[in-house]
Amino acid sequence: MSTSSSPCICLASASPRRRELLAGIKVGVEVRPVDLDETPFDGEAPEAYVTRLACQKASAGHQPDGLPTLGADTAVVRNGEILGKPADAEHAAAMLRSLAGGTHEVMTAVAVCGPAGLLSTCVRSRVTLREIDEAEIVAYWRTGEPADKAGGYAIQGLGAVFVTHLEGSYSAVVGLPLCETADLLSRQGVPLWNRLVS
Ligand SMILES: Cc1cn([C@H]2C[C@H](O)[C@@H](COP(=O)(O)OP(=O)(O)OP(=O)(O)O)O2)c(=O)[nH]c1=O
Repeated sequence: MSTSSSPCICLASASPRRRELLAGIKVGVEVRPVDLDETPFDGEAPEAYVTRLACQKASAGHQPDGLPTLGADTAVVRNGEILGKPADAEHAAAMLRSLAGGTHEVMTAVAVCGPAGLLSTCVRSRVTLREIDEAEIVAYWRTGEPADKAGGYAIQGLGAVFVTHLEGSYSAVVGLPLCETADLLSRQGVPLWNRLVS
């Protein structure tokens, strides 16, 4: 599958958000998701965890002599604890309760495997949510939006009504830090501007 007639990278991700973010900066992709065990190692620090997964996704999706391959991973981190995607309604409710009325970090790592080897970076952002009542938690779950989102909310969707403050990269919270991604792609021989204006 590709989002343009001439894909310039391989995207090792099933995330529609990552595909849309890349389309927004005119990067055509060939989608090749990889399935990994995303369980953190015992005592693994959050930044090391998301960076390891992004690198594993990029490496696993990369084919010898193939297009540069991008992998990414996003985690919500509260008081040092990694919150992944909710397993069910109860889990989602517990996550949202723990995030409401406070500030947490969102860490997104991106890795690109290509001619320059495996390059990666991790972007940390801080998000503050207002208080959220129980009726809102139930109603929000019923929309279906939280189910496949780290931390159980989406800043780009209905979840935006809970967000009072963001410090960092909006695109990183959605799933891919675009400024840093463009830099990694350029270092892998996929420059942005001369492709667009030539
Ligand atoms: C916090 C937050 C997360 N998310 C999403 C981004 C990621 O898609 C998802 C975290 O899960 P990931 O495991 O990072 O990604 P994924 O499973 O969707 O896709 P893949 O592993 O194939 O690349 O949560 C939002 O869309 N909005 C938000 O505000």
